[in-house]
Amino acid sequence: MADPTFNEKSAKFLAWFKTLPGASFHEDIEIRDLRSDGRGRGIIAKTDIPEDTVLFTIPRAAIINTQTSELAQKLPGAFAPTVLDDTDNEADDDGTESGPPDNWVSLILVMIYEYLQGENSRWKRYFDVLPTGFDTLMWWSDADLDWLQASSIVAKIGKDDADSMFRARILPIVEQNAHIFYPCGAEKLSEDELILLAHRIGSTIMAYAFDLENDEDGADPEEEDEWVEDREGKILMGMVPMADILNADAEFNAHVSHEEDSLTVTAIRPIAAGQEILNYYGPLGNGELLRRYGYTSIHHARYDVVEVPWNLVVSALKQVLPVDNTIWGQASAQFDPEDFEDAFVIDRDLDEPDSQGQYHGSKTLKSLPEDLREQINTILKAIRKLSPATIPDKQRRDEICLSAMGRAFELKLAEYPTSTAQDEKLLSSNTVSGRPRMAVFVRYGEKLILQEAISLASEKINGVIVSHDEDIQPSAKRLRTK
Ligand SMILES: C[S@@+](CC[C@H](N)C(=O)[O-])C[C@H]1O[C@@H](n2cnc3c(N)ncnc32)[C@H](O)[C@@H]1O
Repeated sequence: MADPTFNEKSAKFLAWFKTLPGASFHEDIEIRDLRSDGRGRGIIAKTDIPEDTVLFTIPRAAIINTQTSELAQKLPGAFAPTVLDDTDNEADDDGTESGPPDNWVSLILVMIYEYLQGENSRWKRYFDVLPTGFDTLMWWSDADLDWLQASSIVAKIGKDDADSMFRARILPIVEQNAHIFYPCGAEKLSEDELILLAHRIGSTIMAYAFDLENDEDGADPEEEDEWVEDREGKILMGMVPMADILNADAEFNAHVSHEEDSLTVTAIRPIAAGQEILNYYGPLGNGELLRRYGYTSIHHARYDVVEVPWNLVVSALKQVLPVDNTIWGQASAQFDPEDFEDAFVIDRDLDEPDSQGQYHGSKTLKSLPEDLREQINTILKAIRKLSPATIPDKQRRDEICLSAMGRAFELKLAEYPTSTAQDEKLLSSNTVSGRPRMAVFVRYGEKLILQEAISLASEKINGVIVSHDEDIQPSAKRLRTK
């Protein structure tokens, strides 16, 4: 392997971790090099582990955040209150905002500070096991991204926004406080080096940070057993050594619970010797998993989503609805485009895994997006007022609406240059690996949803026709029996 000190770093990190007051690490688990499976480090059970076993405990004092790093004392006033309404905690700020840094910016500053302290940081052993390279989409070349074809995830990467945010909100603070950020005698980073460091740290936070529930706040008892990490921004973020060595999947066997003085990782079902201990990042589709965490997983495919832009739906509507451009123009002019959604998400809206981290139930698309149906109907009702003969009744309107949806899904599917059959072949023949393979998996998953949505739309059109026929049949019978 490229880094011969990889296991040495894990061993030193574990030894450091065990010295932390209040930390525990079960003797039947170990940190393992899983790079040959593309999973970096992970934690494995050495023997069979019963359900409810406490696997390890992380004292809150070991977490890196604005409460534990000395940077907050050295730069008083530079940090925001811990509770903020930052809706997604991501580096997608456009860089124009002023005011104190939010949770995200604060954690980047703290991490830059601790990183620059080198041996002087009490988290040095932890920094030694953090990644320096990433497969998250932010780091993909244009050639890599081309493999994603028409996936809407490409538009969500936000690299330029992150770059502007770093320039506007990170760089000035580090440069104006260089005497605090750099240890005595240390060489200063150039602007480009600092931006690169901010990107690396931003990506690490995206894939490694935890939202820390504050036990003292008296957590909502209803939410206490939530398995999904709350990334809604109302909670302090932090880097949690050891908990973030855990890899994750949509079928998992461990849970991180947040107590007043510590975080505890517990087995939520029996774990057999040799199995990996797995955390859960939430019901994310593979596109989002790839964007935030840099990997894909077969178990996450059930949560795949696909986005259909409104302009494709408009094209579809124009194809299925025989009205002239004048009527179309008059109907559209009645609405402010701002009031219209510009894209619609199709997902399977599945349940979450059970309390043992396992999933049961159907994995197919059960319904079409209601918000899309409503938006199409808004336009159709306006057209009906202008041209009643085009849409004589509700049954016809439902048919047109479903046909437009089906056609829009077909148009979206046609934006991907390869078919599902071709993608399947690529995936099963093992001719693609690494980033291209993950991209093929994402686009393949999106196409499968589109195919399910096309079938569902067509089933529903038949349903509309049948139910209409059923509606009129009884009166036909009555007519005959009279
Ligand atoms: C919190 S860290 C887990 C520890 C990480 N493997 C390491 O070596 O530092 C999250 C990162 O681990 C990797 N990872 C987590 N779960 C994975 C999985 N099921 N398959 C592949 N990689 C995974 C991804 O690179 C992700 O960004």
